Amino acid sequence: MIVTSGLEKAYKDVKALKGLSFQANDGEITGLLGPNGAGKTTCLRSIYGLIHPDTGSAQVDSIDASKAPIDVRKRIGIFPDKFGLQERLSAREHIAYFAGLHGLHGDARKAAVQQVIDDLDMNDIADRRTGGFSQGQRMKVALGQAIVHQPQNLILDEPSRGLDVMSTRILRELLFRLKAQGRCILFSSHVMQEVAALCDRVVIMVAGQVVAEGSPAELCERTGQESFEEAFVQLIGTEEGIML
Ligand SMILES: Nc1ncnc2c1ncn2[C@@H]1O[C@H](COP(=O)(O)OP(=O)(O)OP(=O)(O)O)[C@@H](O)[C@H]1O
Repeated sequence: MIVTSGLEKAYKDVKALKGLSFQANDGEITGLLGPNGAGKTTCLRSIYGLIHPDTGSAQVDSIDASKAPIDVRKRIGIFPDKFGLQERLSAREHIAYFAGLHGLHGDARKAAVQQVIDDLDMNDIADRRTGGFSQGQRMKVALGQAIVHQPQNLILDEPSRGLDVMSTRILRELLFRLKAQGRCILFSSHVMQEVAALCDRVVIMVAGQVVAEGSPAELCERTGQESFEEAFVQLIGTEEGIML
């Protein structure tokens, strides 16, 4: 579970976060949604302990990300926005490398890697060099690296940016599976369809603050709009920076 309370962060005179408070629950997919510059990336970096907020806190499974970033990182998987793969290494070797970074060695490492390969249905490609992999296959390797330490929480910053339709579908299925395992999934997005299709709860932020939260259906009801896209535009007061 991820909880932010009163997060504030300024970069010189730009106030990126102005008292951001929200919660992402286990067993749910939570979407962090907002126009360009709303502070989504700053928020996700604070949760991962890469940025220290000026005030407030980000807690992951009740551990403060500023005070114990290493403990927090054990409990989080990060899905990268670029899949930088070494084409001479196999998918299994990539995932094993990340398992090693998380302190897994020997038989425990082998077992952890095999578990992820099974979970992501990757046995057919696991021992192939990644050079020449399709985008969907590359994405599975990246996701395998992110979850090999079996984190309770998964963070994705605009996960479908640059993905083709098939890769987006594969990613969506994988996220549903992780959710069914009771994990907490938090992702940021500009893409309305993705959010409406994936999220149990949406946290809408504008200029560093939460302006609305709830399920897509609740937000439609609250604004009297039939489509989530219209509800969102009404809530943030602009269409700027939104992708349909
Ligand atoms: N390292 C930095 N130095 C200075 N200003 C920054 C820095 N990082 C972010 N900002 C500013 O903080 C504000 C929030 O940025 P952030 O990247 O968190 O927003 P975002 O919601 O992720 O935006 P986008 O959707 O456009 O990626 C913006 O005004 C941005 O210009």
